[in-house]
Amino acid sequence: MYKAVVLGAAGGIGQPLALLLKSNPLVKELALFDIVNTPGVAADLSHIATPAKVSGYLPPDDGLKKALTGADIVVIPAGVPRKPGMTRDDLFKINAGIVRDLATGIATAAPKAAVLVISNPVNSTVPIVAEVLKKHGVFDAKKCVVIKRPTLLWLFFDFFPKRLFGVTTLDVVRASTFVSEVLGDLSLASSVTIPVVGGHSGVTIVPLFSQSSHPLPAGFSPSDLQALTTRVQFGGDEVVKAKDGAGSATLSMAYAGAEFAGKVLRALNGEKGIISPSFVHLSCDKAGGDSLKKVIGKELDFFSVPVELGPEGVAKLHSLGNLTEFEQSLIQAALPDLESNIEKGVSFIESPKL
Ligand SMILES: NC(=O)c1ccc[n+]([C@@H]2O[C@H](COP(=O)([O-])OP(=O)(O)OC[C@H]3O[C@@H](n4cnc5c(N)ncnc54)[C@H](O)[C@@H]3O)[C@@H](O)[C@H]2O)c1
Ligand SMILES: O=C(O)C[C@H](O)C(=O)O
Repeated sequence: MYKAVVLGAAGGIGQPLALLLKSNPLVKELALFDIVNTPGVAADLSHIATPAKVSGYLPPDDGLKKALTGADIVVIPAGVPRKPGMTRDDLFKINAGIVRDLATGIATAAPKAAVLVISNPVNSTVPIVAEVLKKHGVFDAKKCVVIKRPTLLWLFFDFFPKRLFGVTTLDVVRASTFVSEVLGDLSLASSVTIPVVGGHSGVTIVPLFSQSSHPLPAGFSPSDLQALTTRVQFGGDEVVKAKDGAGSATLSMAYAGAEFAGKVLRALNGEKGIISPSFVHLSCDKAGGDSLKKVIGKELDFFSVPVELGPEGVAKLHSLGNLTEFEQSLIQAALPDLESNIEKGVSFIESPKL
């Protein structure tokens, strides 16, 4: 039984996510932190007849530290959402600083916790958390040695962040739902699985429909495939447009966040064989990161890949499998944005001027 913490718990995602975590039998303690309203949200949830003990914290009196102390898993949906016409990258100006400060709290009060980042832009906020954890010397590190030149022995230390995850589960959930719609049977949605790799914004979202557990119908044309891919890549825009200024996906994100958090908790609890895509650091582990870097053909430090979860967080990075020519072209199209999003997050911590 574990302690779960939600940072940004009074928001559109935070509240339903906290509700779902309160219903998870593996959660024995649920701590809610936000800059507003958490005492009320906690009081409300605390009347639900499930075992988790709920408490709410605000910034005064070391609220962040109190919420985080003893955490096994921390989920971060804090920050501003998009309005129509904005990209996720437009959120960087506000959310980068919020995520940096919360990561600093985690580094000092809960350095062993699994950290699940929902706040956008995920492609940049995850590198921000990694850099903050590194600065505090608590980025779970697995050192490896790479001889870069035969004559000069360069020692290159890489890090293995076993516990840091960018939450891309909403893309996976959308892919499953949209495929079940194409198959004309929504009751299939929860059993359809499709790896979605790359990152979490526009063209960096790469669904691998060729690996769908349920094949697309015969006669599904290349233009149908392009349209389905675009729908997953821009599913977030669909919701932002429909909400018309009132924010972005909250309920589907809470569902997806609780799904992923539930898997991480089950793996922490010893369950084996749980695999889910997530935006993670590619380590220099030969079986994982290095071979992935070869497949994508670029030295990116972060990428969403199918991750096998374990008692320490990331147990193993899985390969992207056999890619079609179309999927390879999608990955190539994702790389420039991914590279600049990652670099933007890293340099925000190296030099925090915008
Ligand atoms: N990863 C994904 O797939 C995904 C999906 C949907 C939304 N998002 C992102 O999640 C974030 C939150 O979205 P939302 O709709 O819940 O927004 P929201 O505005 O409804 O809620 C955000 C909450 O964060 C809180 N907050 C702000 N600064 C904080 C701080 N310093 N510490 C703690 N809490 C703080 C706010 O008070 C608010 O309660 C956005 O950045 C959004 O883009 C990501
Ligand atoms: O689209 C957004 O801004 C929110 C989220 O990233 C989503 O995919 O729904």
